[in-house]
Amino acid sequence: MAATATAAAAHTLLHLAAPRKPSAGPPLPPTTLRLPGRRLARLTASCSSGSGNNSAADFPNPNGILVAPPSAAASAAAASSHIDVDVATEADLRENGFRSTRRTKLVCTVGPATCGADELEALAVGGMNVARVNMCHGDREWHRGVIRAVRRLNEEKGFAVAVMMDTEGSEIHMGDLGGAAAAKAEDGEIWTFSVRSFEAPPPERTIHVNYEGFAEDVRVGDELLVDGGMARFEVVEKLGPDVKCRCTDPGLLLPRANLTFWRDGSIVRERNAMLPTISSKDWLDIDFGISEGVDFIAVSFVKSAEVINHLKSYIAARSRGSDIAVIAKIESIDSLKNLEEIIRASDGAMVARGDMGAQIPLEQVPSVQQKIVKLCRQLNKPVIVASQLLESMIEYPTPTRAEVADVSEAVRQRADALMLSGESAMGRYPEKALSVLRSVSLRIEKWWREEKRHEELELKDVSSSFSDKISEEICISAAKMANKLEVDAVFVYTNTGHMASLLSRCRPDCPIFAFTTSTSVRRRLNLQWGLIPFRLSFSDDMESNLNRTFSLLKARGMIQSGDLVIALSDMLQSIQVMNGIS
Ligand SMILES: Nc1ncnc2c1ncn2[C@@H]1O[C@H](COP(=O)(O)OP(=O)(O)O)[C@@H](O)[C@H]1O
Ligand SMILES: C=C(OP(=O)(O)O)C(=O)O
Ligand SMILES: [K+]
Ligand SMILES: [Mg+2]
Repeated sequence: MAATATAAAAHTLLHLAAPRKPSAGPPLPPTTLRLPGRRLARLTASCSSGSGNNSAADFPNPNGILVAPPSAAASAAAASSHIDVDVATEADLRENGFRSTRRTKLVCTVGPATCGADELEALAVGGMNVARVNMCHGDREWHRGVIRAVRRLNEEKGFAVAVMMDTEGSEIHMGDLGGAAAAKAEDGEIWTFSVRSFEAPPPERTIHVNYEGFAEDVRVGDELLVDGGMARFEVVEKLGPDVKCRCTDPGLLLPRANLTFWRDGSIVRERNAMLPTISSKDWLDIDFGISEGVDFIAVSFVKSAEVINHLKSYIAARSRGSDIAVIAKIESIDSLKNLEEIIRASDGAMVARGDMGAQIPLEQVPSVQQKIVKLCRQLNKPVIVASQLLESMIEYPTPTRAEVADVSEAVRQRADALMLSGESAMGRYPEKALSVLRSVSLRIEKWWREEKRHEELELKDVSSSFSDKISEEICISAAKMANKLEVDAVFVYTNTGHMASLLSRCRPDCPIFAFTTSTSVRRRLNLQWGLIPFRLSFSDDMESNLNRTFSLLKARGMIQSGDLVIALSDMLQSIQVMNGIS
């Protein structure tokens, strides 16, 4: 691989149009901007080396993947007129400045408390990067309404919120309590858990269980845990489809709460272990998700890589050219056994601590979380830390100190994203909870930068081809340079988003501006640490891309003269350093 360094100066006249999207900044009249020369050091990794182990096919063909208009003149005129960045990011950049934008991404579960257009907009303004709908609850019409409302928000108000659909999965859970919000189980009470279905309302102290084999699998003396221990029962008698249980730890039973049963201190996995990860209802939900064009499908209770591979080929066959990313939820004992192969097969993972905490001892959850976060980083997959981050805020307007410490730890581990569940779905303070995640993320990220505590995580090779290896090394070098030179931002021009994610994996100190031509890639990048995704048409002429980008961003007040920027491109596999943009 040959590397050449050249210096060039840019003298370019650019026509600039006003921003297309509404923004908080002053309106911009169309203007003509002169860009005087700037120092430009270019380091181009040549792709045409004869190193023997690489063929032409290994390298991206700039002509094959060029998406910009054919002529440079046409591109300057047509493509310079718009760049899409979401209004929340734009405000963040203006408020916090280049180096202090939030790096940790935020996922909000949408539920009855947040499904209205105004509530969704408030979450988007508050920094929601991804809206999650949980197919355990609500019907498809409800979910369709939410997904479309998010899309409308993006189109009409200039946000880029991605949508994640989370499957129900086929673990054992209770029915929906015949419409009641909750039921209280008291110490010593006898409750019936039954596989029979009931008309609403069900008989008193009777709970429907969704899994047919439940009554056969449990034994007298087993312990039955609701939601991993929010309430606890002992099985006292079996009567055909009905299982009589005595409450030993009182607690609240919530609709569709998860059920596990334990024998001699271990979780029992009888025939329920044979249930398919993706149930027939899940497949219908997945078809629904594909037709609604969701960005992510999160698969509950993944047991093996096989199911992920199956789903990925299903999606590829159903939605030609679509790029729905598959997120593996790590929440069962089986998923922990096959962790690495599951994560390798997936496009990302979720540390689903809710159910995980019902399957392994609670004191093991923190170390498992750290292990998954690290592994995802090594394998270059985005990772979400989920469940109970701010649980008390379902009821109260401020978090507990312990919750803030938990959120801080996930940020410190440099997880890509944090997720709200009940806090945003049905809590009393969804926006406040989101703002706690936002301010804690910002504060911890800043602290880390101030302390210069770059973690010494040695990144292992992830590349599967020589070309990919070049991109990986470029990103590692760029991140190092960015930290040492204390640059203001790294720009990455990426078609598929892969180069942007390789850069995010290095967790540089500065924000990463990721430019992509595709709106769906842009939405997907919203889940990844430190990436500020923009949609922009660009060519393989980096000089013209940079000039256009600078003038568009400058005009919107998102960068300033004198900013130091490193630019990467996955078409040219190049690094450029712009010392003081003009
Ligand atoms: N679409 C919905 N409709 C009604 N309630 C919902 C919906 N989504 C979430 N919720 C409520 O928010 C709570 C937390 O959401 P989540 O963590 O996603 O589900 P779960 O508690 O089933 O794991 C749920 O228990 C449920 O009470
Ligand atoms: C995120 C989780 O999954 P769900 O909310 O669907 O149970 C979890 O169990 O932590
Ligand atoms: K789910
Ligand atoms: Mg779960």
